[in-house]
Amino acid sequence: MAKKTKASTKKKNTAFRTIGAFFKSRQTQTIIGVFFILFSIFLFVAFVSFFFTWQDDHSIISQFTDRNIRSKNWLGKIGATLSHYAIYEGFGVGAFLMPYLLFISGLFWMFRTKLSKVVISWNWGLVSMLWISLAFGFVTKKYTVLSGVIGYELNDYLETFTGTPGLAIILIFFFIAYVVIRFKVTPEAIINKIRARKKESTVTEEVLSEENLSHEEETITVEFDDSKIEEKEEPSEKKSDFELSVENLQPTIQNHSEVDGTEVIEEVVEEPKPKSEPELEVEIDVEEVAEEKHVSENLSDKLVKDFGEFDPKLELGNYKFPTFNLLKQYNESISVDPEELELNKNKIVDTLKNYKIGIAQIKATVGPTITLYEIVPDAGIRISKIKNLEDDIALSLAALGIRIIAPIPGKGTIGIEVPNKKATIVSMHSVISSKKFQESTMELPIALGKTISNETFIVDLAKMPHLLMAGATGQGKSVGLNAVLTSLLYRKHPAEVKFVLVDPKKVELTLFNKIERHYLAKLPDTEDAIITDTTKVVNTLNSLCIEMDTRYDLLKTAMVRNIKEYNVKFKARKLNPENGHRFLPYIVLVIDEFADLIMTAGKEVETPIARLAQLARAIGIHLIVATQRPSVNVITGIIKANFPSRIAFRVTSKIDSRTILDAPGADQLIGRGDMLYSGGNDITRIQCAFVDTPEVEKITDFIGSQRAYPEAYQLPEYVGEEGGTNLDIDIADRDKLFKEAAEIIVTAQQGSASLLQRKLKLGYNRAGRLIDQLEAAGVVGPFEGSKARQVLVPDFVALEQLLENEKNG
Ligand SMILES: Nc1ncnc2c1ncn2[C@@H]1O[C@H](COP(=O)(O)OP(=O)(O)OP(=O)(O)O)[C@@H](O)[C@H]1O
Repeated sequence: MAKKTKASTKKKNTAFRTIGAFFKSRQTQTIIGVFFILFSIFLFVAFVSFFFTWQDDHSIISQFTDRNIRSKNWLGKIGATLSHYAIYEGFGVGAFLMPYLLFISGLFWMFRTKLSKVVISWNWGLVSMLWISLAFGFVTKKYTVLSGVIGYELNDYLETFTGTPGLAIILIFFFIAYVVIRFKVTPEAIINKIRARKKESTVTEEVLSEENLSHEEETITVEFDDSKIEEKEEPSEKKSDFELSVENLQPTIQNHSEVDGTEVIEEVVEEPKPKSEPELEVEIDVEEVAEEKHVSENLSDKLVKDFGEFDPKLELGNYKFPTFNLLKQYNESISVDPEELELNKNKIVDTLKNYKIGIAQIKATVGPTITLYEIVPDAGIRISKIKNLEDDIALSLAALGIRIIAPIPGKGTIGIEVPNKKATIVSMHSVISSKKFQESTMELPIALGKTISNETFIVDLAKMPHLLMAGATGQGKSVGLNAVLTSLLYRKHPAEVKFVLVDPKKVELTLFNKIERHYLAKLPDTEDAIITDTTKVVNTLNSLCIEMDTRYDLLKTAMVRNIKEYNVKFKARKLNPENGHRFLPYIVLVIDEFADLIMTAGKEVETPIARLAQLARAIGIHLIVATQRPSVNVITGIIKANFPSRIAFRVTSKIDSRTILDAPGADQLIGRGDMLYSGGNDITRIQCAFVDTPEVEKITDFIGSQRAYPEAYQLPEYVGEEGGTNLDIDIADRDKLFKEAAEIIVTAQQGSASLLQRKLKLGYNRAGRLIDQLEAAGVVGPFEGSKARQVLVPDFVALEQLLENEKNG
């Protein structure tokens, strides 16, 4: 036995020795060196070429083996693929360090340079690659190819924790740390260098004045010696690897940093030696390539040139927006009654006088329903005093709806809002036809009504990003909701926005049924687009969460931050529909009577709503939630925190007002569309635009009578816990495409309905049914929320066997 082991160790040793000898042979080393050097050149050329050709080659990466498809990269498909993974999926411009590192490794093998030098270069190289990628990601979000996926994602990740300035600081810190460690730049070193320079210049001056050239040489030597001494004087107790590297690396850097961006930075910090000039030029070359030249030649541009930009509205190209004459016009000229004004002014002055508050000046602004009296009190009167007298002043003025604003933000005056005896209706017609609304460039403009100074008040739902509406019954909430929906109908094409309407009262929103196939979104296989049933609400909300996750994935693969950028990219044909990309319409979820829902479904509704409210902003899902009962168990903290924009119609108590707005005031409104809008900080009093049911009916009729999409916008399927699909589907009832579908799923090893939709060109419903049948047959696993289903059959053979067994069984 012992002999045997000895023999085997001997064998092993000789094997190792042979391998060792093989690598020690200068011939082998030279060959390896040459390979590395040539490969580095190959990579460098491929990388440079990549910046010209990447957009053209982007789609062929997945078709590597298909010989019919050719790559534009100068170094063919391998060049394109390597560059794609190193630059696009990797480090962006930072990837240029790779050929550099391979190059110096090649030199190491060829000329037996010091190993420690190469190892240190690799260390620094990898760190620099990460830094460059991160820095490019930070500087430009637009040209993501400069930062690569790593830089982009890292930026995104870090920015959530540190914010943009924080990340800038981190980047600067690492840059300085790099310079300090690598070049030993300390404050003392800099001061010494400056001193040395000064000395040099003074000596040179002297020398020049004496016109003695030989002296000049001396001074240079003196300076050189100085710097040498400085280096010696540096604390030399700990000599780290990094410090060593400076000396070791110098020759390498000078010879080969042509391919390297970071080394250029070194040169700037180091004493500028004329020898290092060419390195700077090379870096500039790389940047130019990345930014400009190739852009005009890429595939998307070609597509746009040939077919024009993608037009989401094309399918309903003849769609006509509703006309203004569908809306009723009222007499809206505000009649200022001078007597009323004078009377109110006198009352205000007298009342305040009773409380010993003198007035220096008073000014009135007459709005549609209220008049604002702006008061400048006498010097020395405290504003809080007037604020405290609010109720007394209201009583003295004997009118409802007195609201005191002390002080008016940004003005320093005190405002007293008094309702007009004769209110003027603010018609939807007037706000919709206003220039301000028609010419607004907002993504989702909403004309809410008019302010006290009779200006049309427009807000952008996309910026809000969600809206909470509350008010006691009969104060104008439903009219408000209709005003919001009408605004969007007048400005947004059916391709651009979809509504999900939840109406437990079953009356308010039914009119919108007529525009189901134009503007509404619904769950697959449901009859009514307007949801009135609580369980369906839960399913719809969860389905919206799935849609949100899908949209986030799409945004991620498109490397954009929000729906706006995504759609711009999609329209410019930069996103391939074959990869699941599609034009994303905004989705506006409107929930009337939120209190009802919370009472019946509680957490089941609150959780997905909170999730949507927290995350849906970037991907274009916006929530409008209305409630009659603004109590804290309906408008919970978590809901409130995610709805910064709120509208309060008249409520019955100060507490309710506080629940909605975090401020009193809504209890002092006069009703009939009188409302307070809080966009986060300041509160604005607005008279809501009035649109009544016949008008909404006319608009929906107008839209409904036009050509529509074949069906309402389909939301992703969500199967609730109690729902579940019918799993014992009869073999005889199977879809004709069942086998084909099974093969596709097994080949792709991905159990998703959208894959079937794409490959077999099916509608969502049929693809969904096929997936159900595949689940029943045991080809795919059960539904797992937003993830694709697991494929349970590993290959074709297993699939054949499974289907054969089924037939026999
Ligand atoms: N902006 C407005 N301008 C003029 N009148 C209005 C306005 N808004 C509402 N009103 C009047 O108030 C009435 C009630 O409004 P609305 O139906 O919107 O109340 P609501 O808050 O929805 O009530 P509920 O909660 O019971 O449905 C309307 O019929 C209308 O006469």
